[in-house]
Amino acid sequence: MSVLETITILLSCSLCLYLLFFLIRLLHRIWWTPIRIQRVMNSQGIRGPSYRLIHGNIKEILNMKTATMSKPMGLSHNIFPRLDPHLQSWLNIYGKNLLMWHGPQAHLVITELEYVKEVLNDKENIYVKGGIEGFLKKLLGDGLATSKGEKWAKQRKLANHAFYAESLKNMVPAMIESVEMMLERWKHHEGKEIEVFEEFRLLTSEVISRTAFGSSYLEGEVIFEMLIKMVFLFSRNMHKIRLPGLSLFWKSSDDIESNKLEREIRDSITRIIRKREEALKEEGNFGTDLLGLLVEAYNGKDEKNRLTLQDVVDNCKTFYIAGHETTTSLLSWTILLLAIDMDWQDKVRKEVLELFGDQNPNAEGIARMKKMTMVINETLRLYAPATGLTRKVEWESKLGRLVLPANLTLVIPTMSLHIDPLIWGEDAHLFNPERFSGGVAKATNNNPAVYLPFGLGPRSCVGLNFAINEAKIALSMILQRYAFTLSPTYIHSPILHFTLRPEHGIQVVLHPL
Ligand code: HEM
Repeated sequence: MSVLETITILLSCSLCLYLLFFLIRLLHRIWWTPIRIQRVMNSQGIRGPSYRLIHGNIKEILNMKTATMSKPMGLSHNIFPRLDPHLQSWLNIYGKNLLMWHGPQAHLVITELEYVKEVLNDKENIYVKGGIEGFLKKLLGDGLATSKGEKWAKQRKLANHAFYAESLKNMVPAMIESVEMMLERWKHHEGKEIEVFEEFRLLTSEVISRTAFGSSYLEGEVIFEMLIKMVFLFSRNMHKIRLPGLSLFWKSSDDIESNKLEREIRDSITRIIRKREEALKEEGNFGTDLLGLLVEAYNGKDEKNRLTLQDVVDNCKTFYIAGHETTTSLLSWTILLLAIDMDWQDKVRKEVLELFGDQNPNAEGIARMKKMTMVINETLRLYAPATGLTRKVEWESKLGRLVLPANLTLVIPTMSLHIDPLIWGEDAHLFNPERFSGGVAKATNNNPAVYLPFGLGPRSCVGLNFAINEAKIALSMILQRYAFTLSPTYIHSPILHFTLRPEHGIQVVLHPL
């Protein structure tokens, strides 16, 4: 046998061995592990739709969603059965906690309140964020919303500092100016119809640009547009199953586009960071807004608290996205609910006029608003922008009476808890801000696990007060100038597109006061 033949045989054997190893790993992942987890959970009384090879329950989920989403919906606020028909149906069949499959990945859905509380309040890093991949990873990177452990703690400290009470007070003028810019545009729609979702998207982008990044929407426009494209790609691919390792050999057109977008977003944000570094020479500091604090931490001498350039980029992406998607959703649904319920629109307007007259809102008045707070709380209950929360079980652990295997994904369906009649009463699906008249604690019977618009525990929303202030300012300034009614062209079709949004926008008619 020649040397060449020997080498060929050795190479062929290595290739066969490699393929065999790959096949065994694949089978372990898509067949053995799911079957084992299903048995372990079934033996503890947790049931759900059976695992099917490769796709898990994705086909059933998509079929049910397509069926509900393809039918028109009346003006009902009971949107959970339309958005998550599979959860609505399976929670009824299998009980408060159930096992379902996103491809070969096991998802344990929990609505038992003690479990919800334990998972979200976890301080020992058992139920963690992180481990995200694919389009979501390209969208958010490993920033504050997705990182874990020490890296998360370091970033959270910094964000808390950027959004603490005193900083928020200082942001009020920038928020007011941004709303004034929006209302200038609204003058052209007086007595006519206006679509508010797109208006609020521009407003919230302007506000986060000014307050966190010291720039205007126009300066960050390219980044916003690229991030919006990325959100679209993420939503389109959310339910697609990928065989492990496949991406090494084959890329879809969405993969290629998202890789390109990811590179371009990184380059654009890096330019903003470099510009801010230049500011050090001229102004002697990096600035005290979020970008300033991030750039300072990147340039810092303290090894322990230093951020890498990638960390700064990932956090800028996170805040650009988190800072405007969710608040746009909140503002849009509030306008819809007030356009339908003129009584509540009048009540909130009366409060605004009593507090501010025809003057711009101020921090003290914002803190004293009662009716406005009730309306916002009720909107967030019926139309929570983040419709669910997820965590990953880091290692085998005990949750109440359950033993959970490592790597299990936990899903907390916020929307299901928010419209449960056993928690909120028989009128759970109706808009009734009065239920919050005694505050959130009273409405929830002192159980924080039943109302989760901003999450709960250490990973709860760092932008809560920022978002509420922004919403109160924008709504107050609108109510001072206009009454608004729902346009007959409005089509009620809430969809989940990263956050909960109106599929065809929200059209109202503006009546100047
Ligand atoms: C109405 C508006 C908003 C809603 C409903 C909302 C909702 C949420 C929820 C539910 C979480 C927790 C996620 C989890 O536990 O997995 C969260 C986290 C977060 N939110 Fe918000 N959010 C809003 C506005 C904002 C704004 C304006 C910002 C930024 C300025 C922001 C930045 C973040 C960040 C960075 C996190 C991750 C925190 C961490 O993991 O430590 N959010 N938000």
